[in-house]
Amino acid sequence: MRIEGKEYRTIWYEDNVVKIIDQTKLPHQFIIKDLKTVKDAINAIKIMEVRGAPLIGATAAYGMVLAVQENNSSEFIKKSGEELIKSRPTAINLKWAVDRMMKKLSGINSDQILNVALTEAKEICDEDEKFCKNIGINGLKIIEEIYNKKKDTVNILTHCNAGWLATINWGTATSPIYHAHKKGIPVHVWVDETRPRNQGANLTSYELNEEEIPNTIIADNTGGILMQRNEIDICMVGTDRTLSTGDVCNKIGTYLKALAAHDNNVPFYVALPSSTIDWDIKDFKDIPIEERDPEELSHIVGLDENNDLKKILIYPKQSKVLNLAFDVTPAKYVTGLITEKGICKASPDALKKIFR
Ligand SMILES: CSC[C@@H](O)[C@@H](O)C(=O)COP(=O)(O)O
Repeated sequence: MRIEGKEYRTIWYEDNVVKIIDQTKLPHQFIIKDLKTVKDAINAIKIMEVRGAPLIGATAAYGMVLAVQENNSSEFIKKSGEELIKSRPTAINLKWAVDRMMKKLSGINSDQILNVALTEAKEICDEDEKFCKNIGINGLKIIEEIYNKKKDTVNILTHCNAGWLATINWGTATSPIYHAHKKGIPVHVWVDETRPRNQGANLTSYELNEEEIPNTIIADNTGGILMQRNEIDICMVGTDRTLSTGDVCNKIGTYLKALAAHDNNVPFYVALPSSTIDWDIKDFKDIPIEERDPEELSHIVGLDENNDLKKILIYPKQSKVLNLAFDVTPAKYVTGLITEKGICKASPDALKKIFR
């Protein structure tokens, strides 16, 4: 997708290093960073220089490439995979990507192993791009249907960043929006700010601006009143882990949006590639929910008067802070799942039918 008119992917391999766009500096600074070791990849995932379920999966895959490049003994590769999986707990894509890489690398000779790792990591990225594009083609039908009835701008609410920055390209929840815009359907996006890290305001709005899609940032609690005023036609969000039951784990605050949507008869869709499905866990209470540094809540990063990035304290120094990063929206509040294979109900039978 475009940044200042130039096409980018979010991660690529060049001259023996992995290149990423440092998302902690966006929207104020556009910096391409080199990851040289598997430790660099683990750190980039932990501190969220890369984030979003499919992209952290892809970074884990390239992290395995860097591990192989550093030391291709099977002990080192295995240990690196285990550490990559632990770097963030909630998005299933991390484990999915490491398991896929480990399977591919097992039994490969040392003179071929780097090439095999590189080919598989690139395949994971190519596949994600293709799946996200298909999610867009499938989700476009829903937006088109609303437009054909309404014959006016379609207002879409999204939470967090399930955009191209969270994937390799296109995004999940944003892909239908980009496809609708390219087709000439007038769309406007309500962008939840998404405290505490502001992925909506910092990343989703930035992406949409680059693609010239009208959007408005709102505080996280604004969605409810907009739905009551009929100013939201549809909600579209991403997911970090979707259970085979249809329950959806996504950025903290998604659940409350789904409840408001349910109360106001606003369709609530979740977009996902199959790499985000957890076929094992059956009870959503067993999903590991990441608890992050309280500083992400108590402090905020922005530009100071000299245009330098600065972090400042915004809460009382003594206050206790809890920073849970994800919540779960039960399947009963999800109108449908938009996947690379088509749209289905958020139910075990529908998911099984479409994927197995
Ligand atoms: C297209 S990815 C969907 C999700 O990964 C996204 O909605 C999200 O919650 C990202 O969380 P983050 O903590 O920024 O990694």
